[in-house]
Amino acid sequence: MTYRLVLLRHGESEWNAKNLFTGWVDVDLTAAGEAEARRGGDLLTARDVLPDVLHTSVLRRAIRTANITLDVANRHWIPVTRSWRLNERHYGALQGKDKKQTLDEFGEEQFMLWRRSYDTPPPEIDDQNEFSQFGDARYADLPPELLPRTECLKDVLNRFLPYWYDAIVPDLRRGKTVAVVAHGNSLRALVKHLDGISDEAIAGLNIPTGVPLVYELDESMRPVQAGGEYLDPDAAAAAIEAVKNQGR
Ligand SMILES: O=C(O)[C@@H](CO)OP(=O)(O)O
Repeated sequence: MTYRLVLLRHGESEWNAKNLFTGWVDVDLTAAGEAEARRGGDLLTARDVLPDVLHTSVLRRAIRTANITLDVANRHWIPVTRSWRLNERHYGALQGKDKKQTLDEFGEEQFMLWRRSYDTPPPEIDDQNEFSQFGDARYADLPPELLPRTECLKDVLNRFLPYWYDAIVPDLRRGKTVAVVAHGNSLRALVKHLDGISDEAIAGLNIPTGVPLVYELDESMRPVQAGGEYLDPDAAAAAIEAVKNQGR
């Protein structure tokens, strides 16, 4: 028996369009992002990959993408669960900063370490910073020591995995087609785990906005085909290039 998992990064956000580091800042989708979410729903319908359950972050851009995609696929009625563990990587003091200006100020090496390395987090954000999540009602029940002030990809993987094992895998084992609608870096963490990508190689992996990535998983919850399958490979390739070149 195999299991079906669908990963979807939210459509273009307002801060993707403005080239700003976003992380946990709760920005909305652009009109282009909404269109990507609709297209995601069309692709799921055309390929008959219809989710039975969906997991998403507690951030608006993922929630709205999930709602639009499910609506278009006529699956608006399925159970949805949200968790902060699926949130984008907390970008620390870089949240709200322009990617190009950051690249110019700190240089290519530091910029890429912060952006794509496995274990180098950006500097912590100050609680008084306008883009801090300190005091945000949606994290009120979270033990204070779990609320990040910055994260590297390793931190994201460590907080994502408990949810993977405790919430997503049980749904897969029940034979459900499971959709996970999340973010560039939280999905990089999951893909690293699934495909067993090394700490070094993960720096070169980018996830495109709005193109469903389907994994068939075996009994040990490992991909039958490494890397899964993008439902629109051409759109995925173009969008991956765009993500890679942000800041340039
Ligand atoms: O700003 C962010 O939160 C992320 C995703 O949009 O950006 P990056 O691709 O640079 O990690």
